[in-house]
Amino acid sequence: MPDKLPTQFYTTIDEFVLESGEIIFDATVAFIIKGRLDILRSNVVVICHALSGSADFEDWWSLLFSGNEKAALDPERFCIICCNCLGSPYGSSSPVSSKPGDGTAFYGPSFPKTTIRDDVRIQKYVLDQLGVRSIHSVIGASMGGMLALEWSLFGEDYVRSLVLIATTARQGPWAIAWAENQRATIKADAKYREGFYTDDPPVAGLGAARMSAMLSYRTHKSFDKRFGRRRLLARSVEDVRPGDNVNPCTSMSLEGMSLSGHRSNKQPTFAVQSYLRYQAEKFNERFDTNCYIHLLDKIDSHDIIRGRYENLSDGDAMEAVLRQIQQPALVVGIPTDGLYPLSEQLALAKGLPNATFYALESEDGHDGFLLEGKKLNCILKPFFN
Ligand SMILES: CC(=O)SCCNC(=O)CCNC(=O)[C@H](O)C(C)(C)COP(=O)(O)OP(=O)(O)OC[C@H]1O[C@@H](n2cnc3c(N)ncnc32)[C@H](O)[C@@H]1OP(=O)(O)O
Ligand SMILES: N[C@@H](CCO)C(=O)O
Repeated sequence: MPDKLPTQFYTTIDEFVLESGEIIFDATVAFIIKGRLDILRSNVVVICHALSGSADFEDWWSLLFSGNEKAALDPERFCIICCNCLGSPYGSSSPVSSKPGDGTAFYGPSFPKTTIRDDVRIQKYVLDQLGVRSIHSVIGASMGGMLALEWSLFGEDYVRSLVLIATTARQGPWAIAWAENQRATIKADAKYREGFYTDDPPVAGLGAARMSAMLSYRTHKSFDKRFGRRRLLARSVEDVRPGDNVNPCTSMSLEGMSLSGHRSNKQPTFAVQSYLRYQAEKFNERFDTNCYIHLLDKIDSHDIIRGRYENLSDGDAMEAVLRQIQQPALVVGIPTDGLYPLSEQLALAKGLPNATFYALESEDGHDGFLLEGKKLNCILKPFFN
């Protein structure tokens, strides 16, 4: 967490009609702005966050906006806006919001399903309220890239360029399967109670779901390098608490040692086990289970051709939709990404008429877009210059 949280603003709409036809009453969008609108109200850069991110883009993408001449996005030049997606626990309407007209109860699992397109429509409303006339660029990675793609369909007069990172034109079967594995993991926890868990949430289920998500975000090689078969010496994972220094560099290798000589009667834990358990714990501290399931369902619904060019075959419809996106586009893929593999970004770059493709080298897989801020900044900088 940053030392000082930036000011988060809120816009509320009395009745927001979703793509499904359901209505969210008092629909709220939390957003953060850095920089100022220029006189033409057209220097806006819209940042779209990923699955578990918040509107606080400087928290998770700090290197792109550090306010110096080396950062790709200079807040002296751009007015940078990031809105929190519907269903996320970071301020916009979601399962953890109270139901209007019912001051005490939370929506919980009754919060209506929302789509990427719902987010884009409600976020445009926020920009309209701010008087934004056009957008210099919209940027997103992973789920954020899904939003950026949908944003671009407002047309080149409104969205003048786009950056798509580690994302896809439609959620494919592999990514849906990972999401399903996580939903099933959560639902296997008896505390889930169909989402009506109130003050006793399914921490074991959500934690285990985050563990498997982490496997989809990282790689064999990165775990090999970071953890190997190292074990943590005098503590088991039950003793590891957030804030403890359990970095693998400070852990000790037990390989070759007689376990019977171990001072503790607890089984030594593989560093990688401890890491995953810590990630599970960290996630439980910042996320809500109903919100998580909501967001998984939302990314599964993502399909740029849904309801468009229905008279054409899937392939032709995809070609036609992408051809519509005439703006200059920068498409970035991570060669080690096992969740949204490079082939999906290459297909985007091929289908978008005015796209440039870059590979972001990372050993970490999908999470490379968050972990390789410096390299990503170098790729983005020329695009914004
Ligand atoms: C207010 C908010 O929180 S806003 C939302 C913030 N989150 C987002 O924006 C979502 C996107 N972010 C993410 O997915 C992640 O934070 C990432 C990908 C950016 C980085 O993940 P991290 O977990 O920080 O990085 P990494 O994989 O290197 O793990 C480092 C952590 O694991 C701990 N760790 C490392 N090895 C071990 C081990 N063997 N055992 C236990 N813990 C370990 C480190 O001490 C460190 O702990 P810390 O997070 O308390 O400092
Ligand atoms: N680490 C990212 C991965 C999803 O793109 C997140 O938690 O949002």
